[in-house]
Amino acid sequence: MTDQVMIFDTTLRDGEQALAASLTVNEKLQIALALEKLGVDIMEVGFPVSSPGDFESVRTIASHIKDSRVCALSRALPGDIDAAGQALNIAEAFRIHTFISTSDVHVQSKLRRSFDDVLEMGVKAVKHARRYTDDVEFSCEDAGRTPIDNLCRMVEAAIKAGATTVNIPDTVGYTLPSEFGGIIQQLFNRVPNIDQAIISVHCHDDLGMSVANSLTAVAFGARQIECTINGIGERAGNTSLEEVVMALKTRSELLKAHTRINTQEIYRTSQLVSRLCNMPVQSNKAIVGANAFSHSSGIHQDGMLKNQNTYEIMTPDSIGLPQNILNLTSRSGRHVIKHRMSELGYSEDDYNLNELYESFLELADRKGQVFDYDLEALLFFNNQRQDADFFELDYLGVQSGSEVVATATVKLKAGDKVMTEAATGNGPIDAAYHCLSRMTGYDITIDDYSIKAAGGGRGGNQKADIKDALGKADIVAKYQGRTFHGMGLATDIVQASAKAFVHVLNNIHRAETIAKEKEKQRESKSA
Ligand SMILES: CC(=O)SCCNC(=O)CCNC(=O)[C@H](O)C(C)(C)COP(=O)(O)OP(=O)(O)OC[C@H]1O[C@@H](n2cnc3c(N)ncnc32)[C@H](O)[C@@H]1OP(=O)(O)O
Ligand SMILES: CC(C)C(=O)C(=O)O
Repeated sequence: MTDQVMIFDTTLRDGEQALAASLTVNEKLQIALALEKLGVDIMEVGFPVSSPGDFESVRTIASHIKDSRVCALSRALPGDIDAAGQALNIAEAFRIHTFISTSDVHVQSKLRRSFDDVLEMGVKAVKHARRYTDDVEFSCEDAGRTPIDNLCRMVEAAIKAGATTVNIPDTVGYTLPSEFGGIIQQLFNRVPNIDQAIISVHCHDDLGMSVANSLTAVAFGARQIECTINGIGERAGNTSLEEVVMALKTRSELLKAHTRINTQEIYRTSQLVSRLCNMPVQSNKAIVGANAFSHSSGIHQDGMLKNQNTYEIMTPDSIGLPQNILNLTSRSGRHVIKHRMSELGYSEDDYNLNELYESFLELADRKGQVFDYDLEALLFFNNQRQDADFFELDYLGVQSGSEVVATATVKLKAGDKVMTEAATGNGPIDAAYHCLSRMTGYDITIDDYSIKAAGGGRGGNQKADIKDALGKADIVAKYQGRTFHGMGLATDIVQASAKAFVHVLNNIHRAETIAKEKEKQRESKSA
């Protein structure tokens, strides 16, 4: 048996079933192209009989994808299979996936048939699909709750009918790893023709077992895992692609299997799917969560600075993230502060570490996370004992609408001076940013911009009350190769965005003032 595990991605089929709003054909194509780059072996991209839109998107994707096999789903009904075959036949090589339930509760209550009828439908479906392609996958829906004798009969019959892959789904995420592994083991022991097909698994995460179940199945001989990016899918979701792939890569000595996934594409693909599907990735999500490679406590940060192996079992680079993150929080220690200050260009002569650390702790207790510009502000504050903002937004007026060019007028206090500027832009926020950049002469690139509702009765299942909601704008900006963060809060999102930009301007100004002071001190030392 080969030790390559095929990765069957179903983000665009099972994953899409969980979305509040369907993706457009173009959005699906963008995801399909990213999956191809990621190196998935097979991508399941829709259920063509379900709607003309789904048929069209399967056909569009099938016409663009060359390096992965494109697959579509169908019930065990001739009309469904014909729709899948007709949507896919534009591709050079494709797979038809047909399925029928085999568990007692599904057979009796949902399909309202006998198991023998279902078995016959499954066999006929596989034979019908073989008229379109040699690559036919058959799934025994709810296999996890199917009596093992029936499951063995169904698998044997499907292979005999021509299925080249037989999928064993834990449709409702009910089984535990030992139990699911046992099912796969029994199939290998009892189904005489099992070596004529690839055994696949498709696990759901209702009890949080989907990754463990999939990996256990591999240990017992399964050679295809069905999964989705970020684990999206019906109810609690599917097996997450990034987790199984990185587990197989990181623990290959134990799992003795590998995939052909280009893991450096994982992070990019995860971000794309999250953005297009409007499904944020939880920050503590394994592999792709914002915290997966960030370290917050002093002992860990100290260890990481000495040897990354102390707290990282895989490198951020292996999933396409440039570097790990050492978060500065009240749990951080002096080692990481010293390290960060040196990365910002300060030598130990420039500040008193104990004094800086004490004021850092005070700020971190109030604020949570401390950023580079905070450290510089602290240094400035410790040196100057005053921390007034240089720039202040005095007035902001905007005009925008579908029929007018967005225009902003801004009055900005800069120390003792008051400046006024007007500019146009792609929208009112863009126009305000043009004014502010022009007035200050800072050539800033915005790397990240987000606006979120803060307050206003949000949280739990409560509905946001629009009139009370505050807009919180966050921007991450680059100026002369350094990163600055700015935050603005206002009931008007354009105001909040402008305030965030002014916050960035103040942080840049502060950093420049400190740099000038350092230079002066150096000059007076050397004189
Ligand atoms: C576990 C999974 O994720 S399965 C995939 C789930 N995906 C989807 O459901 C895709 C979106 N679905 C749809 O667009 C629609 O449900 C359609 C087009 C598939 C069917 O729509 P309708 O014909 O109106 O039927 P509806 O969805 O209400 O009911 C499903 C019917 O299919 C039958 N059925 C369900 N699964 C199968 C199967 N694998 N093979 C054959 N028949 C099946 C049901 O018994 C029911 O038949 P009945 O009308 O005789 O009772
Ligand atoms: C169609 C099958 C594979 C499925 O999605 C499931 O059982 O969850």
